[in-house]
Amino acid sequence: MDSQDKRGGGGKKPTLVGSFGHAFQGIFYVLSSERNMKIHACALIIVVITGLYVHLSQVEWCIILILIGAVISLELVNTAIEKTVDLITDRYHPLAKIAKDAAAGAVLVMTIIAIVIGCMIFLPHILP
Ligand SMILES: Nc1ncnc2c1ncn2[C@@H]1O[C@H](COP(=O)(O)OP(=O)(O)OP(=O)(O)O)[C@@H](O)[C@H]1O
Repeated sequence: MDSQDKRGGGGKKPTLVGSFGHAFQGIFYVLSSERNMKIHACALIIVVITGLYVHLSQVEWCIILILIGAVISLELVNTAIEKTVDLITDRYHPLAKIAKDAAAGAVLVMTIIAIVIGCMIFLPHILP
């Protein structure tokens, strides 16, 4: 497959705006197709609204935003790995299982850490 086939757009290198467009297409695809990403998006909205309500400090917002970025980014990479594995094989393969399980594990680790740190930040604001 040459570059023309890959890009499906006459083989030209995408413009900067075009590259952003592809990135947004990836985000919208994962958001619309992956249940876990929808859960992360709902959690993000709840966290941001609660953060505004309890008036988080600037440092607390920075930590929360880093955690949100890390979880969302890992979920995007997890989907990329899942799709790449599915592209390579539609049969059971132990290496495919390891690749998918490890990618899912990365999301889980970061999500647990985000929940723990989120509790450490929010609970002192919420508890009397
Ligand atoms: N080709 C394969 N070979 C071996 N095991 C596989 C294969 N495809 C999937 N699996 C196993 O099934 C699990 C679920 O895979 P699937 O592709 O359905 O991901 P998913 O359910 O969309 O995952 P997630 O819930 O993280 O988005 C994988 O974590 C892996 O253990």
